[in-house]
Amino acid sequence: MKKLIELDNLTKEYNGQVVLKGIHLDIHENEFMTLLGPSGCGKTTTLRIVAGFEEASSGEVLFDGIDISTLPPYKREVNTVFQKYALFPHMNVFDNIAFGLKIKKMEKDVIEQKVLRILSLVGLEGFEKRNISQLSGGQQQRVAIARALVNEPKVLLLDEPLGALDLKLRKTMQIELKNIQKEVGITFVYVTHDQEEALTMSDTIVVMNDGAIQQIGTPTDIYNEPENRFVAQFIGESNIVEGIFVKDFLVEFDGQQFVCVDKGFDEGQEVDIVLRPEDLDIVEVGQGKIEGVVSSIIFKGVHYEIMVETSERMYKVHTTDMSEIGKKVNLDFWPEDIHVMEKMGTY
Ligand SMILES: Nc1ncnc2c1ncn2[C@@H]1O[C@H](COP(=O)(O)OP(=O)(O)OP(=O)(O)O)[C@@H](O)[C@H]1O
Repeated sequence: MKKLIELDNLTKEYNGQVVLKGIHLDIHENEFMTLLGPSGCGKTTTLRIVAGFEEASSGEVLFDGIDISTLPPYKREVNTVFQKYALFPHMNVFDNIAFGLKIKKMEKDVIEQKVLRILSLVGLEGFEKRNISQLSGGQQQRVAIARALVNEPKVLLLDEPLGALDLKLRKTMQIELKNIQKEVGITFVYVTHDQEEALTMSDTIVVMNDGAIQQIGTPTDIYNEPENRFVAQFIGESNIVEGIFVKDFLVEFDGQQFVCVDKGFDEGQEVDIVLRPEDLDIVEVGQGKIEGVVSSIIFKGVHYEIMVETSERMYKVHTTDMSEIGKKVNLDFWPEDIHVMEKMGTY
């Protein structure tokens, strides 16, 4: 994919407080990229710098290789959709969407054609005469998206656009948004703190924390191969175990050595190891790798969450098989279920 936007060493300070600490990021044509991270990590600030609403303290924003850092928002080929819809309440759906096109003094019939096409794309055919107050939250957000898309930007920036919707509607809209993005074939840069949302929609996820990028990758990469403790904890549930990298394909934790598929760390290096709860199996004593005792069982609807205490620590296991509190068991896993990461500070 062709590179469309490049963020080169962006920093941002507010009154001496550093909120972006040198962001490097390539955003490609046609990509659905999500900035994911906890509240206050700098996602919105990054997006606002791309949009031109905010100026970076240092660093550059390149669009098609050209520095646009000082261009005002309206001269950039990007449009933004916010969580609060910011629609004109006194105008109907058609006029809200047509607003930008009328300012550009387009012909009436061209405007009509474009607005009707975009309304059908967001699933709102026949809604053009409705007042904004007669629409549900989800419909209002669709109008906001339509209003941004009708200008045919090369990039659509979306800042928690589904944040105000209830869970069920949010899930439906996630899939619809992804379909819209595929259909219009433009780049979406999406901000959320919801890891499930990011995993569902994105081609690429950028995990941020404390003003810095922690990892960039596909949803599968980020989930299966977190690069550090922060990413592993933020995405999904994890057992994070301190260990030693003995040598290529061999790690030590919980008082034993285990074969793994990781290589390239220093021999004897202290590392963090991730074991996902769904990758651990509870088996009979003598048939697995680590001895332990079942200490609690919680029914979670689709699976049981079982805590197993070993000599060194507690492991969380997700399984559909019931067990018994106090039962002596073994934990079992495959070499590829062990994910070795650089050791970092505790979050
Ligand atoms: N205009 C401003 N003046 C001063 N500080 C600001 C301003 N805008 C943002 N900040 C601070 O910058 C940091 C990053 O904020 P930002 O909104 O980018 O985070 P975020 O990851 O988008 O969080 P959220 O998910 O809560 O929106 C926060 O500590 C915030 O308080």
